[in-house]
Amino acid sequence: MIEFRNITKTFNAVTVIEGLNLIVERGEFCVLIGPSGSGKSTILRMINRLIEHSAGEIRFAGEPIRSFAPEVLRRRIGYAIQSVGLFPHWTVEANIATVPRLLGWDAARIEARIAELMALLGLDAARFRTAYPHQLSGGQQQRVGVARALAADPDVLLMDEPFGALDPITRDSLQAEMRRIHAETGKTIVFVTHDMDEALRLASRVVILDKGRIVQSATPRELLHAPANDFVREFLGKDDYGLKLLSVETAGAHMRREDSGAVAEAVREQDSLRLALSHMVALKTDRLGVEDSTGRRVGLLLLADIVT
Ligand SMILES: Nc1ncnc2c1ncn2[C@@H]1O[C@H](COP(=O)(O)OP(=O)(O)OP(=O)(O)O)[C@@H](O)[C@H]1O
Repeated sequence: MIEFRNITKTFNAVTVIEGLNLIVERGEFCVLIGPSGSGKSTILRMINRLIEHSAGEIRFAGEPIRSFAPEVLRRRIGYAIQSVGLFPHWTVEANIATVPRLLGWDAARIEARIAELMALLGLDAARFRTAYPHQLSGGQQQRVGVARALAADPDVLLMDEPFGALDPITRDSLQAEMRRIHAETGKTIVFVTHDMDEALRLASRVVILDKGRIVQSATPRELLHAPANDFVREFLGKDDYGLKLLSVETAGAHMRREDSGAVAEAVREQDSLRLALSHMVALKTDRLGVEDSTGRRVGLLLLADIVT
């Protein structure tokens, strides 16, 4: 879907990206992570030509990105950023409709799309449709920002620390929304973050950057089980490394297919072992039931199965 071939970027003779090769496949949730100044945002912005690369070639949908006019590229590539960038004097619906309007969609199609996206992002249309950005909380604004980025059904969604400024609870719920949206829409997503837990939770692939170079590109599990070097190990953190390992394992994969009817509390199959462990500690129990997405009990999870 997106391919970087030997990409270099220099700003005023200073090289910030050097010899970058990266392929983001269709449907991937690719998370770029690295220290401040490692080049994450620059890489993201080169994809939609907000920043032009200096050497090498970037391809999008099989064509060099320079063969697309920037505005054509930006209609096919949604972009959501931390500061949201909503138009302050436009209502929520007008903000969401920005690109469909530019594309000349008819009013009925735009209406339907606004309703669909507000539902997808968990925004109450009756309450927020005609509200202005300043009347919304940070989390609600961020949801509108994501809805706007998805409005014209782009092939790719670029997200630059979209949840960086949010409180942990709102952040958590938006991460869960992004996982669901990715699963439901199959969009190709390139996402920048500083937060390793966020990366492990969302990514199908994590790309770790340092000083404009890729240090490791791997699935969350590969990364945790085989960090490429000390830099990656350091980045994964020492104190909660075990918890990170649990965060990429699901309750469903570790449960026993046994009747858990006698156990009061349960987690869902897709919940992480980290969450299950947290519940066990809070509830002072060594066992939890496991439910499928319809709430039906499908198994039993024991503390012993988490730590072995
Ligand atoms: N317009 C610019 N002019 C000059 N240098 C720039 C410009 N934009 C970025 N840089 C430099 O390029 C390097 C990479 O910046 P970039 O914003 O891509 O890093 P980042 O990994 O996204 O950082 P952060 O996590 O702090 O947002 C930095 O050293 C930065 O100072």
